[in-house]
Amino acid sequence: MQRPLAITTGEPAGIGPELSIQLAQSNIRNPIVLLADRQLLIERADCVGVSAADVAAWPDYEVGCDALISVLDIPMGAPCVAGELNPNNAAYVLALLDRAIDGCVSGEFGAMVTAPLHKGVINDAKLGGYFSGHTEYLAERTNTQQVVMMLAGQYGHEQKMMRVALATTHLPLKDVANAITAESLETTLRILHQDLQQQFGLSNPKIIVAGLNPHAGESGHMGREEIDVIIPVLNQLRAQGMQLIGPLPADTLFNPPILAQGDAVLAMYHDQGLPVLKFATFGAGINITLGLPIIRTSVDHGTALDLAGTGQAEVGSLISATQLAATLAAHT
Ligand SMILES: NC(=O)c1ccc[n+]([C@@H]2O[C@H](COP(=O)([O-])OP(=O)(O)OC[C@H]3O[C@@H](n4cnc5c(N)ncnc54)[C@H](O)[C@@H]3O)[C@@H](O)[C@H]2O)c1
Ligand SMILES: N[C@H](C(=O)O)[C@H](O)COP(=O)(O)O
Repeated sequence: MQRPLAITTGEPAGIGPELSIQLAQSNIRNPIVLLADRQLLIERADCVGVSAADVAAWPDYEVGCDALISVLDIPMGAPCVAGELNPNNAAYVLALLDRAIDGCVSGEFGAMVTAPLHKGVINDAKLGGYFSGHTEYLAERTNTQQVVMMLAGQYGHEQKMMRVALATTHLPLKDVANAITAESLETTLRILHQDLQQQFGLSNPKIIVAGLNPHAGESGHMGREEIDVIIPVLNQLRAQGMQLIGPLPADTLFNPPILAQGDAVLAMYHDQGLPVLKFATFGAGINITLGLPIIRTSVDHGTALDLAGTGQAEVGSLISATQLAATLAAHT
């Protein structure tokens, strides 16, 4: 029997609940469990053209449930208006995540797929500790020292695959350079290399590595991180057999002929790599956390408060993330 995939429906004021309903109405083959306040799903059904009665009829999830669609009902902390954040629902958002993580760790769920949450409102709720994102939260909750965020999607007429992994994730730009140490970069590259092999079937992956500074430091005239940190790590890993290209200037490495030389790009920071990927693939991209002991995929977009409750948000990314989670879960 296929284990169900846990779908965390995310920030209740965002588009996650309505996209999750649309996901359930799509042509999914793997059983899914929607982790959500059921009443919220019933209220959002209409905006995506689904009858409230249909949503109300989805069975309650219980362990061993073999329904294609079921609901694990977790009540919100406060009533919710689409588009209006309420810190009183932040604990609810984390409760969805905690239940999914626990179920993945125990083997109850095959994988978890996360609809978007709002990092700001979780921090506004002051629940204790800084919340930087799913990626970091999952690492902490699974006692994983280092994980890697990778987004992937198809682009262009030929539907080529672009994968962009990040050496640093959600931190202020002023802290990026110090966060890229030889140790962290080496671990990131090892995780990326190993998961490209094991999860994506690339026996000898080629990774294109971006420089940190403009023009990859211009031989040390525009920053020394390439010379002092990045190049020595790349040389060390090349000597161990990894195929690494770079460090290349980030402004030109995304040109198609260069991109075609590798299987993935390692960008040094969030807004070096993700704007390019989202420009090329937005709405169909997938976010995957590499290096975790469980499988987690997600969408390539946020809570879109401006669209919540309108039914106008695109569901393609959530469907793609769920399909990939099902594929990865089938191979474990
Ligand atoms: N996986 C996640 O949980 C995740 C991912 C990205 C951003 N976020 C969070 O979401 C919040 C809002 O972020 P933001 O405003 O920068 O980005 P956003 O992706 O929510 O919105 C950016 C723009 O894209 C549009 N958009 C987003 N998703 C769409 C969809 N499915 N279909 C059509 N249009 C869509 C929005 O309407 C908006 O115009 C922030 O708190 C951010 O941290 C969460
Ligand atoms: N960096 C992600 C993006 O831009 O799509 C997003 O913030 C989600 O990150 P988490 O999966 O860590 O929440």
